[in-house]
Amino acid sequence: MTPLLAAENLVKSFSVSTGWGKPKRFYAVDTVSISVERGRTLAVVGESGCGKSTVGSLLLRLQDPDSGSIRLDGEDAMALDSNGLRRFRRRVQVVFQDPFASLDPRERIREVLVRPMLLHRLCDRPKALKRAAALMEAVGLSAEQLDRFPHQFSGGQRQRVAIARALSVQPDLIICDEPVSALDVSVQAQVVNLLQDLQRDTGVAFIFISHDLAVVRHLAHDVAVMYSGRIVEQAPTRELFDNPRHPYTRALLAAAPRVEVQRKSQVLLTGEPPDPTNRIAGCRFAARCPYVQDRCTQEEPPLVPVNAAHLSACFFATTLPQVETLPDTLPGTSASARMAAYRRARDRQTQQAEDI
Ligand SMILES: Nc1ncnc2c1ncn2[C@@H]1O[C@H](COP(=O)(O)OP(=O)(O)OP(=O)(O)O)[C@@H](O)[C@H]1O
Repeated sequence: MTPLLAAENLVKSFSVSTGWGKPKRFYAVDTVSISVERGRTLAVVGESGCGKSTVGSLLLRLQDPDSGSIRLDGEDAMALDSNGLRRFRRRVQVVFQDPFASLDPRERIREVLVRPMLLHRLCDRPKALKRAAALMEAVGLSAEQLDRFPHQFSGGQRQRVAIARALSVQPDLIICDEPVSALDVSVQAQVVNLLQDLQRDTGVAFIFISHDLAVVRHLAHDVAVMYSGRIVEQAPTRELFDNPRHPYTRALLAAAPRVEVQRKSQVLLTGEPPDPTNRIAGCRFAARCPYVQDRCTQEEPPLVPVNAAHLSACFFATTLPQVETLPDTLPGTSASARMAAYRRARDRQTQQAEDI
């Protein structure tokens, strides 16, 4: 079956000034492939700065990738004329963390909801007004509130309006970039439940960008884990949380305060991700990985299936110990050998960074 939206090998780099000499290329997104089916929710998770929002803006066609492809229902979204791009923008909507930052504070919510319908020529103004009232009810607000201005809403209500605005043009996909991160936990739950209800009622798909694993676990059908511009693991949600097959995912889960995953031993994150202006050889997580072997610093592990729907970019994905009984080392590896490999990896990556 053709996925609703499919991106392949997306690369996005920025030029960054180093203060002296030539500017460097900073690879925010480095060879990312991602796809979502109709009516499904794919979460994209990872530490701050790993490239999640940049992937979102590429998928929205707000920025052009350096290379790679994006297809909506099989149609090349990189080769659209202006009409095609307008259709694409109707079908793929967005909800940001603070959508009202881009709104005119003097504009009533009625206009916020009606304008996209008129812009995309979905209906005439009387019908758009009726639909705006229905949308307010659908997101748990009331038609009377259409007269209000943005500042007259609470954070949770604003997010409901933003969701109504996105839905107004009957999209196939909404990219939600940290849509509940700024809200209180109880309000977060209400908005997340609303998204689930709307998906059930309308069949809309979501790409849900978040660093909150507890929310993701509740909402997403599938999860893609990003690290330093790459996807390092992808799996159906339950499978990912129960049986993570990349050391970085394990560290991320262990560090999540509200995710109840029992662990005998935890992989703790120390150190920093590699400098993205240096495309080092090998696995980007090697210098922080408790399971690192020499091979990890020599070759980049590809993202390959561990089983049917579970992908991991770790050479040792299938031999990593079960999470519940996580020993300190890989089978057959002594603690001292592991520490030595770890030090070699760290030194080699430091050397590579200095050489570039
Ligand atoms: N226009 C730009 N110019 C230069 N660097 C950029 C630009 N946009 C993003 N970046 C850099 O790319 C990297 C990835 O940014 P991005 O916002 O995609 O990360 P993120 O995972 O969404 O982080 P967060 O969760 O903090 O929003 C960051 O280091 C960021 O500083």
